[in-house]
Amino acid sequence: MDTGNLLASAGEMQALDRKTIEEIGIPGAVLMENAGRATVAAMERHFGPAAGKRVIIFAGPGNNGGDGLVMARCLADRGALPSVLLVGDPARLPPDAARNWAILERLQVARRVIDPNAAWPTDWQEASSRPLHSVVDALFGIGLTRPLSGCYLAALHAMRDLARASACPIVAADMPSGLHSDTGAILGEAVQADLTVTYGLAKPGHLHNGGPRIGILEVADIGIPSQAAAAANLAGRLLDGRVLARLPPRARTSHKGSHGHVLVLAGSTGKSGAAILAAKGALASGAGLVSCALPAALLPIFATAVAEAMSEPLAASDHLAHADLAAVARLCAGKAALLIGPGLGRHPETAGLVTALYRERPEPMVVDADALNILAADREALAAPGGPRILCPHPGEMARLLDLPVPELQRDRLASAQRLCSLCGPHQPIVALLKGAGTVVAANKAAGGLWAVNSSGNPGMASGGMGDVLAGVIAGLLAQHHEPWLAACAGVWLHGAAADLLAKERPFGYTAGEVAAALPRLFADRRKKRQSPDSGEEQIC
Ligand SMILES: NC(=O)C1=CN([C@@H]2O[C@H](COP(=O)(O)OP(=O)(O)OC[C@H]3O[C@@H](n4cnc5c(N)ncnc54)[C@H](O)[C@@H]3O)[C@@H](O)[C@H]2O)[C@H](O)CC1
Ligand SMILES: [K+]
Repeated sequence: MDTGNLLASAGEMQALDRKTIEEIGIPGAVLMENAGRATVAAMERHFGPAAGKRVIIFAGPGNNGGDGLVMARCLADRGALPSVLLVGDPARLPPDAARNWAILERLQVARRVIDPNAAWPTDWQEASSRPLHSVVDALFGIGLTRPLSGCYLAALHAMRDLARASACPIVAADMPSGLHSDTGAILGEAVQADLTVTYGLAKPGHLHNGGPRIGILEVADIGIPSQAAAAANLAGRLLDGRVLARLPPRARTSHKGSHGHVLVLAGSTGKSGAAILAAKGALASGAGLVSCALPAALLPIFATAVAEAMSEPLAASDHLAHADLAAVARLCAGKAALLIGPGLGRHPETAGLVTALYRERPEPMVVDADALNILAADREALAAPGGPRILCPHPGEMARLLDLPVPELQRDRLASAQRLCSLCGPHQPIVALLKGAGTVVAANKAAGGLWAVNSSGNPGMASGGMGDVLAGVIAGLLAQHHEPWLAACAGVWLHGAAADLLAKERPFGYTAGEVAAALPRLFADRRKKRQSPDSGEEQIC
């Protein structure tokens, strides 16, 4: 199955399994066989041949355990020395797993049953002089419903201690046990995997909160037909480099007027940097023109810092105010996208301008930072957008918008982003981000109804100004007439991927301005001279 970049929740995956097995007729045993074999192949690809080496497989009571049993057989067949610890009752295994247990018995593959209701055995480890290749976590997959406890928790600790003592990798089948496949929440404790091989489709839990504990993620095709996945109308997307292909190439004859004009409404005393970084982000993502409307006092600083952008002075000297509304309305003429919020500050006069523009302007608009805080205090305005809106809160801003504590909204980041979309009403296309490790993007029905989790980015991004650049990048893509959904998804991935380029040299300490400067490099490897099918013009990226 070519899953593209689809994401599936546990429920969607289980429905897909059922459809494949019960309607299409591909036996579950075939899927399990493919899952086990694909995992063994990935293990050897990453950690070298297993022949002559031990592999300890911790198998659980369900089909995830079944995957581990298939792996044991495959490993034995390849000259490795597998040993299975089944934490569960063989007599209560589901049919496909039970069949593989019986096969291991017939083949006399080393195995041991551990009663999950008893204490973890002290003699669980066999003495051996043979090197250990890896440890396999096949305890639980998408069927995990509660924190590990008792023997299962002891198995997790045994796995961890064994891998640590032998300096060998842990390979997780489908999900690291203890990680919730939908929310990415760690239920009590979770396995720290070095490689996770997931089956059919990636799950949101692999990516939320930066995908804790998954190590390298590989999505294995186990034979679920592509048309079954397509027919499932899955709404989840994994954001990776494939999103670049969705940004159409530029014609050689294009000019600055071809790529849209962004109006940035930003800045206040002491916060000129936010306006500068937002403008740089918009330019970096390819906007043809960028203008920034900001308090008159900030003009000289801004104009010096961003020579490529035009700056429009507004009346008040140190903050934007409702009195600027008519001037801003005039500036909106001819703009393809607006960005409001970076560094605006919380002056009471600014709120009137923000809510008026949010409610009245028909242009696509990115709403960020202080503009979000202002709208959080005016629910009526929030529910009445005048045009397509992309809201970019971090967890603190989301807490104010949803009126929820941060830990609570973080528990299910996707649900939080979808909730914010619903607060903006159904009439306009709305896309809501929830920034952070594994930024979530959710769209309401008018914007396509999909959701996505980002796979790019790194902890070095935890520094000032990154959000200002991201808002500018998204506004720059909006100005190039991309739909809000694509502008948000591409902007989020590009922003994180640009930071990943910098993190290769410096894991942290790089600046938001450097991220903006690095971002265009991501388009470089796309620079292919090719004839456009119609006009004969050469397209260059
Ligand atoms: N994606 C596919 O097409 C295929 C996936 N496969 C593998 O099957 C598992 C899902 O199997 P399932 O039996 O539904 O669940 P698990 O094996 O993850 O869990 C077993 C069982 O355990 C119970 N349980 C849940 N949480 C706990 C807990 N904390 N303590 C004790 N017991 C718990 C619950 O009843 C679960 O049902 C999937 O991840 C893949 O690895 C198939 O191999 C092939 C097709
Ligand atoms: K697992």
